[in-house]
Amino acid sequence: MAERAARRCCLGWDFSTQQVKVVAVDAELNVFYEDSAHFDRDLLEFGTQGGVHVHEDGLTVTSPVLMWVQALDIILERMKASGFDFSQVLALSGAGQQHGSVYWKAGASQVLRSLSPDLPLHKQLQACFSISDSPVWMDSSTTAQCRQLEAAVGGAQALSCLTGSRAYERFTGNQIAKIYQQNPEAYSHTERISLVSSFAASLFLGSYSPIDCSDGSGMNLLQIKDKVWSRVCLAACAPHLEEKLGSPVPSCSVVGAISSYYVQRYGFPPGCQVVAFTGDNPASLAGMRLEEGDIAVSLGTSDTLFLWLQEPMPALEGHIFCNPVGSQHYMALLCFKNGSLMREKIRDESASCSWSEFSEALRSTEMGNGGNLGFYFDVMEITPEIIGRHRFSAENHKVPAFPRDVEIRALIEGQFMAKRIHAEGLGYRVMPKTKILATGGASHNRDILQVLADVFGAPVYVIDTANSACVGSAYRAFHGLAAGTDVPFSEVVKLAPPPRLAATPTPGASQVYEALLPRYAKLEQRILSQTQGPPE
Ligand SMILES: O=C(CO)[C@@H](O)[C@H](O)CF
Repeated sequence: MAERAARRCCLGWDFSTQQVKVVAVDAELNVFYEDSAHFDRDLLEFGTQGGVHVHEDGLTVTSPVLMWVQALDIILERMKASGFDFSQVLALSGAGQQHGSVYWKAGASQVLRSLSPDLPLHKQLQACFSISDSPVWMDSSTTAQCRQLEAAVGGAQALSCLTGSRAYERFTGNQIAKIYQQNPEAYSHTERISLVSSFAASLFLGSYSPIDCSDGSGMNLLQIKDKVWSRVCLAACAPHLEEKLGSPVPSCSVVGAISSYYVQRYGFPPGCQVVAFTGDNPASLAGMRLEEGDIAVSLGTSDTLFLWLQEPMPALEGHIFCNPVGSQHYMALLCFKNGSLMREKIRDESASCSWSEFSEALRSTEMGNGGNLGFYFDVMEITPEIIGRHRFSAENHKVPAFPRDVEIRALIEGQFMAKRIHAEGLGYRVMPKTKILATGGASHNRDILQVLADVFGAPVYVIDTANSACVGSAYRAFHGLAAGTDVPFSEVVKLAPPPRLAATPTPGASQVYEALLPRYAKLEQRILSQTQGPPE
């Protein structure tokens, strides 16, 4: 076989819900290797579905921590068998599904420090976890703990101002509180609590990795402004928690050199740097190379917004995290549950199940839709909490139906006006340099993207985000190599393939939507007040 040319690179890992994935990225930021171990397919003995176990109560959702460990073994062995040249790896970083937690048993740090290169990880870590089934982000069994935490800090808005989010069942502080309350013995035998991201980093370090500020913002425990644990929140969740968590670190931190286990077993260079792992969404923001003023719109089953914020305005909706690549800035996530399923329903009802007819309707109706506005929530919406379909004429009168073409434009304009209004509610502002990065299924429809560009008054680019968390982690590993030199992340990733321009605002769009947006916001409040009383 021809000798492979030596190719200096960084690795990016993603310990996600359904698999562990890795990419190798060279110095020109080309992805030249990728592999994954899929839990349901490659680790059948754990019996997961979608990488998780949904418990009988229908609320508790966990994943076996040793499954994650064994998945890493599988990938490393496959890379070794493929002849991957580990000696060229300059640094590595990674991501983990957010909010999940790992409970290291007393004495585990000694095992981590003295791993034998003759054995796979999972053979050596069998007895290292006080909780074998880690709670993950799909869990919704901690409502009582959420209310206790909010009460301890003075309410939902107070908690949001402090930690970036009101209490959410999946957030780690509430999960730790539940374990302390329901399994105090396991909690007392726990010497370290990691997030999935810092757990994965610990495997590479051969010691406990600190939690990074960005993923730490998803715990309802970190003061996002001071970037320190909130003592009030820690105390409200469980005793001696600060010593079990360790101190948080900036996301760009180099947390150490790779463990000798990997040097001896796989041939990594002893100087291979481990850069703090972070959450999958912060890593995706890095992979999409979001910059100040940008917004990423993932148009999928649910629509998710990734925002870059300078001055966050914490609210009762959405989540504000410390920014993973701009240490003085923030990022926000906003989720809209009525995404592509709603678009497909209206396509079927009003465009004869045809996307081309759907697009034709958008092309044949004017920006602003003659003042007609629609709210389409066939499932209970998250942002805001409204259900049902609500249509209004230009005179703000409720109407039972729209003509087909008007219905289609009302849906799309309404979805994007909602996104702009709620993004601005968290402190986002469209700037002259703003780029909108669109991804997900609906980003293949140019006519939908045209409405997105018109509503935001900004150009829309499309990007492939298939491996965004992995690629973002590899980018962050390169950035970690520049640690201490003040080289900005944007400089490190400037060689990456640029996103493709898909739509620019139609002339006159800003006048149309700056008139329509306040009307939409007022009508949304009217629906909310009619359905659930005045907001908190
Ligand atoms: O809960 C979430 C974010 O708050 C999810 O996006 C998880 O990070 C998915 F792993």
